[in-house]
Amino acid sequence: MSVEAADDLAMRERRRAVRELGAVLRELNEAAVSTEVDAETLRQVAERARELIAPLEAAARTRDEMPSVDGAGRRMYNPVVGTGNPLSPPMSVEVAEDGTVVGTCTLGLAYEGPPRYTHGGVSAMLLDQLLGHVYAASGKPGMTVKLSLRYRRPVPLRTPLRLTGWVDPDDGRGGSRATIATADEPDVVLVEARGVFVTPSPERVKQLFGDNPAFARRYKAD
Ligand SMILES: CCCCCCCCCCCC(=O)SCCNC(=O)CCNC(=O)[C@H](O)C(C)(C)COP(=O)(O)OP(=O)(O)OC[C@H]1O[C@@H](n2cnc3c(N)ncnc32)[C@H](O)[C@@H]1OP(=O)(O)O
Repeated sequence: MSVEAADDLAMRERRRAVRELGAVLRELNEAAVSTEVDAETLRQVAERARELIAPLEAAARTRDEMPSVDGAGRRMYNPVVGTGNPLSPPMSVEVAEDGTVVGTCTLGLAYEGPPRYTHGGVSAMLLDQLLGHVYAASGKPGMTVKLSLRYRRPVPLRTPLRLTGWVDPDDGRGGSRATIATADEPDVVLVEARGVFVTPSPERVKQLFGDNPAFARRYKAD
């Protein structure tokens, strides 16, 4: 096997392990926020969980370093779509040929706001991410400069959701639109959003992200 092929294999293996850890921690997180076991069991689990921290911290990146598993649009630790991040649902995103972006996910009790329903900030986070994909699909990666939301109905937990995002041709200020609905009733809008994204100038990119070429590439408008 060539060195390149061995590297590819090792990276695939590493990404698989990142996904596996993300998935099990997500399950642990959901179990932790929904459990009603006694205090002694909670303490025992906490003690065992604490033992898991040191082996991970043995080789940790700083905020100035990109994860080694990332690259070419892949963000494994993104809090919305990153399969390696236990905070993420994770949401799957598909871009259709006409530029419409569809997100699917199911939110557990870890995302609870009002009883039985999603926290409004979590809905905003999902919509921000989806609108980012809409903007990226138009060819330019960007940062949110404005996000406005209208919460029409609460978003149910433990229910398959469908998010839809698109460029609004009638928005003179370049805004995009996105909605959240359930997969069963995709036409009943629960939350709607308008987002404006801006591709930072090369000077701004340098100021915000320093000289790290991996960061600079992320916001390069080709
Ligand atoms: C496959 C991979 C997928 C990848 C998909 C990835 C999805 C990621 C989704 C997550 C996105 C995020 O969370 S991003 C994180 C949250 N957002 C942020 O932290 C951004 C904070 N804001 C900033 O740092 C700054 O505003 C910058 C760097 C974005 C731009 O700074 P700047 O260069 O000084 O410019 P600034 O004055 O702010 O404005 C720049 C331009 O935007 C316009 N602009 C500014 N505000 C507005 C506004 N409210 N509405 C309309 N337009 C506005 C200005 O008029 C100007 O237009 P003109 O005069 O030039 O025409």
